[in-house]
Amino acid sequence: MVRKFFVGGNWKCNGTAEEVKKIVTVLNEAEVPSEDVVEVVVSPPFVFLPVVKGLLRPDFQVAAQNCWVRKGGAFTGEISAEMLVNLGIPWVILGHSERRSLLNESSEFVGDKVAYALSLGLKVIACVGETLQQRESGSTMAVVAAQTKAIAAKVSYWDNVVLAYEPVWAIGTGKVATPAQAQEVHLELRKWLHDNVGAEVAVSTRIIYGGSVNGANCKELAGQPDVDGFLVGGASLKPEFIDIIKSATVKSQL
Ligand SMILES: O=C(CO)COP(=O)(O)O
Repeated sequence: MVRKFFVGGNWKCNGTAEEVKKIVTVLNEAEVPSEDVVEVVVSPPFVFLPVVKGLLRPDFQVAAQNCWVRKGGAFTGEISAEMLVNLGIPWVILGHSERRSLLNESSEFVGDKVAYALSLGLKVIACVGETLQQRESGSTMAVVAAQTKAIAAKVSYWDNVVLAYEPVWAIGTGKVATPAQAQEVHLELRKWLHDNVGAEVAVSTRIIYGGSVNGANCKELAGQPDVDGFLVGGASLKPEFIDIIKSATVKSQL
């Protein structure tokens, strides 16, 4: 398999110091497929990054949930990409729909962030996805293509990018995309990459699904040919995250 299965856990703005340690203990004690089969990345809030990185098993990695768009400086409240590099945080999630909608991050701004983070050597989980209204009006593909285009316009090196398709209507709602719905968009995104970036990038870039993934629905989603893993929200705070990591074996058995 050219694309190693990828499971990200986005803890969002959740957790106390005690809870975070408990989650890490559960992860550390879990038996999961080897690093050759699945890449696991957990993303705690900024303030917990050092403690999680320090305690977490070495075969799992950490991601920040955001970073500033350019070099740090007089930007009160922001966290720079340089700081993540300095702390040895390898990954960052950018363009999450909660930031796009609640904090008005435009696709261009997200594209700038992705390019800047990559330029410093960070690996990026770049998120795209349509709202329910956009899906119902038939513009899903136009929306995710435009969001991807804003990233592709500024990025020439895709090895360190994972593309996360997260339909907004499926995030935190319990309304998961059906395997067919996810596969359809992932395939279209891969075609878009093929036509607009290049054949090699299209084949090698992991496109992961996010939106109400849980221990019960992960296997069927993982069985879809263009679903290369997950970005998990709520369930990544619970022991069932282990089951989601284990769904990587569905892929390796195909
Ligand atoms: O936004 C998500 C991951 O980034 C998905 O969240 P849920 O899994 O809670 O729906």
